[in-house]
Amino acid sequence: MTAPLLEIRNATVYRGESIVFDNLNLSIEQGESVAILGPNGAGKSTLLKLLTREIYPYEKTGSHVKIFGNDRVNVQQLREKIGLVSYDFQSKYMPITTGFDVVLSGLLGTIGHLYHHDVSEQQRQLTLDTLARLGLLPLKDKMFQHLSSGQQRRLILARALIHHPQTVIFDEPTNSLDLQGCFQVLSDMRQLVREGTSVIIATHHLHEITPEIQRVVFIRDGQVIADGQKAELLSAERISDLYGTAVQMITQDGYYQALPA
Ligand SMILES: Nc1ncnc2c1ncn2[C@@H]1O[C@H](COP(=O)(O)OP(=O)(O)OP(=O)(O)O)[C@@H](O)[C@H]1O
Repeated sequence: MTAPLLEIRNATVYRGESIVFDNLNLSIEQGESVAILGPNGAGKSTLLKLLTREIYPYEKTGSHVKIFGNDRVNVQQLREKIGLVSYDFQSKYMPITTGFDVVLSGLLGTIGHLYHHDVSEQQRQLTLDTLARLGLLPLKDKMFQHLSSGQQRRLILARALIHHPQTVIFDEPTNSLDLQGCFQVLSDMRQLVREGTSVIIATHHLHEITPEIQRVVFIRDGQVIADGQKAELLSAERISDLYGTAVQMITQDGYYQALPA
């Protein structure tokens, strides 16, 4: 039997002095695409950071966070299996980094400046191939600061894809993007799932839950409060309850949108 991508049992997780999760339980199978929803501060990013091993749970008996069935994982190998796309990550790049170096940095496990690294011909070619895969070759010599936020986001996606990961994590994937950038990233996400890569997204924006994503998890007050199929959970009643404000729902072509009720 294949081990789950993520198995969290009775985990307690602190950020600074405060508890974000207490006795958190959640499993995500390999190949499964999931959307994590919850109000500001609910712990969506913290949950993703448990999966990327940027945050560890408090150690206690009867509790674990296993990734691919293991308590302990080699973080470099993990980065090759799980890609990450987020505004936070994007904002760490220096303005003068070129598009090529952004994507190459995924291969080297670095952020930005690469002049002290020897880069092999094979690494260069892989970087070019990955840029080409997303139609980003025209950006290879452009500095990050001269690109739109949407172009930057797609370079971060290309960086994530350079290892052909089996899962890509998107933390608020279209945050700060205009409509064109937003739709392009949504299209990229759909394409990934169609090609067999699973996506895990954390969001407030229901339109980011692309039609291919069927499972939705609600988190609030340090717990998973609902976990199930999108058609069941994305109702006006349940979204109103999750966010504590009255909404009405619109659905079209497999997309959902919340409006004030
Ligand atoms: N570096 C940090 N140090 C201390 N507390 C933190 C840190 N980062 C986040 N927190 C706290 O942890 C809790 C969960 O934050 P997290 O960013 O995971 O929530 P979120 O659901 O992703 O929120 P948002 O929707 O606002 O992005 C919040 O109370 C937040 O204030």
